[in-house]
Amino acid sequence: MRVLVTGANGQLGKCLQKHSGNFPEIEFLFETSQTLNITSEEALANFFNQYQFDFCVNCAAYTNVEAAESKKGLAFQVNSEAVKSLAEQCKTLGTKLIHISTDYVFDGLKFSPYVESDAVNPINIYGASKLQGEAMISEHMDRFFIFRTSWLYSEFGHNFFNTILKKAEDRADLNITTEQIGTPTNANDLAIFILNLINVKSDAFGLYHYSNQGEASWYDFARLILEEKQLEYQVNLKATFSYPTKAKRPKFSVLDKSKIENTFKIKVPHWRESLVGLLKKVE
Ligand SMILES: NC(=O)C1=CN([C@@H]2O[C@H](COP(=O)(O)OP(=O)(O)OC[C@H]3O[C@@H](n4cnc5c(N)ncnc54)[C@H](OP(=O)(O)O)[C@@H]3O)[C@@H](O)[C@H]2O)C=CC1
Ligand SMILES: Cc1cn([C@H]2C[C@H](O)[C@@H](COP(=O)(O)OP(=O)(O)O[C@H]3O[C@@H](C)C(=O)[C@@H](O)[C@H]3O)O2)c(=O)[nH]c1=O
Repeated sequence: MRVLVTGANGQLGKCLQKHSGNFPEIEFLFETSQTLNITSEEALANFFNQYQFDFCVNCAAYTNVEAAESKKGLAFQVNSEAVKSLAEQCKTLGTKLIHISTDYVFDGLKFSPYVESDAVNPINIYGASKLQGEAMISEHMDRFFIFRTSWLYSEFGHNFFNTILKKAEDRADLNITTEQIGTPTNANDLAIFILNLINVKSDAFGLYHYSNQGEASWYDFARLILEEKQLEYQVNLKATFSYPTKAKRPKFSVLDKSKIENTFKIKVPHWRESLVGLLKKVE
């Protein structure tokens, strides 16, 4: 079985690379923005025609939520138009597409976890571009998986977890918002789930929610990182209701995992357990 991973130098891509060694029978091609720019239709066509992929995992995305507000064209180009080209290539060549979407497709006005059939209504450009990307897939092909996830973090790349650790190392004051409730998700957990799905050649296609279990504010998330690293006394951590940003973010974006747990007979780990596990490993 041959699998293409796009955006392989991002944090999810790196987690897939890290765990792919446990699946020696699968041949992976890990392509970065340098080796396969998904906004180039020509590059995609050449690539897909050269190799016969069973699965394509699209980890390539424009993920800067703040910058997207003033880079709408670029956000839509990568998160929507390029996804359409990818979907077309997958459809033409019989490749199953695994795509990652976000909790930011919701407006956050609900008070209970979002299920897959809930109405979408993004409140920032990034969320709107990702939602359009979902539509580009579901309108153009059938053999796809879309996994909406939230608040991804890992030891790799730019994410809230690494930002907090860096600020703690620099002994910077931390003012962290309590205004948003969601679920931090260890990208390693999502990567392992995706690899297992590929390994069993699943064809339970569709849209699913995958984030870790439980709920937290960004403040709760930062606090547990500092407590576990025993840094809470050397850093001045303050809860702040509102933290000024350019982009609006949903106030509530916890995802309901019943569909994915029931379909794939898995138990999704709780965010606290997963965070503590990662902090132990990266010590
Ligand atoms: N991070 C999060 O909190 C969440 C992420 N998601 C989704 O999960 C997926 C993975 O996210 P994550 O790993 O965190 O994101 P990252 O920003 O860490 O990685 C994205 C990768 O995409 C690459 N990329 C950007 N543009 C292109 C392009 N035109 N062609 C090829 N590659 C490109 C980037 O390369 P380069 O750096 O060179 O530009 C980068 O390596 C994305 O779809 C994202 O929307 C969903 C919910 C939460
Ligand atoms: C750095 C920092 C952020 N914040 C706030 C700003 C914001 O409201 C919230 C999260 O900040 P960030 O900018 O790190 O996270 P953000 O870019 O909003 O993260 C999102 O990324 C995209 C890709 C997704 O798909 C989402 O699921 C989500 O993970 O925390 C503070 O309150 N204090 C701080 O020191």
